[in-house]
Amino acid sequence: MQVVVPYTTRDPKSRLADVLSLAERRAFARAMRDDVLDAVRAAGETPTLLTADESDADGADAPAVVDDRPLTPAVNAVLETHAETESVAVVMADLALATPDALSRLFESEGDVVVAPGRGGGTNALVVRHPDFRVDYHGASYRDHRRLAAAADLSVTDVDSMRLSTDVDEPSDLAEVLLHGTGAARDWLVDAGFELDVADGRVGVTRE
Ligand SMILES: Nc1nc2c(ncn2[C@@H]2O[C@H](COP(=O)(O)OP(=O)(O)OP(=O)(O)O)[C@@H](O)[C@H]2O)c(=O)[nH]1
Ligand SMILES: C[C@H](OP(=O)(O)O)C(=O)O
Repeated sequence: MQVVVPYTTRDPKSRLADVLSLAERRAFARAMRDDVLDAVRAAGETPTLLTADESDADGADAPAVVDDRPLTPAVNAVLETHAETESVAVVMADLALATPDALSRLFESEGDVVVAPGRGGGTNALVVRHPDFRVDYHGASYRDHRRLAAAADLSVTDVDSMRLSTDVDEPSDLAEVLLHGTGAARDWLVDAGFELDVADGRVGVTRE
């Protein structure tokens, strides 16, 4: 199986700009990238980064394919090259809670297309086992991917996983990383002074 992890350092995690500077967002995104690469390896697969720039792979323990086009055409180029001959998994680099068990369940689920939906309508991880399938990310891509698969008469399997459904986009997602994370991304947040805030009875984060 070809496991591709899309990752860019171009204004990463822009929805965290209110709580992290650009340099901090880059460092945090890199920590999540490394957690995801570790989890893929621990699930028994060899990840390849799909980056917009060669330097995006700096410090990563994985080979990189560089494609400076936007996410959708870059992933579709990978599908064009590989999906004819092998399964292709696409696992986003912002899945800070991904575990080897959750990824193994994704990789082992049957179906022409296997989708791990993200909260908010996205597609956090995907396995493609048919050469005709192409992605269309952003917006309600979970719904779009199901429609595209149905239009091509392909079977679709959902993977119901708290860990794979949690992509880290918004400040409230940082609480999930503090609560459930075990890797470099959680360590980065703790070192940066973030802690859980339950002062008003709801769970959020605060920074010292
Ligand atoms: N190679 C590549 N990866 C991308 C691109 N855009 C996003 N990604 C990666 O795709 C995954 C999902 O990205 P998003 O959450 O949609 O975007 P983001 O830039 O991380 O965050 P936002 O700015 O908040 O949308 C992350 O791992 C990104 O690093 C791109 O144009 N090229
Ligand atoms: C890549 C994109 O991520 P989101 O913008 O939903 O975080 C998607 O899942 O379609």
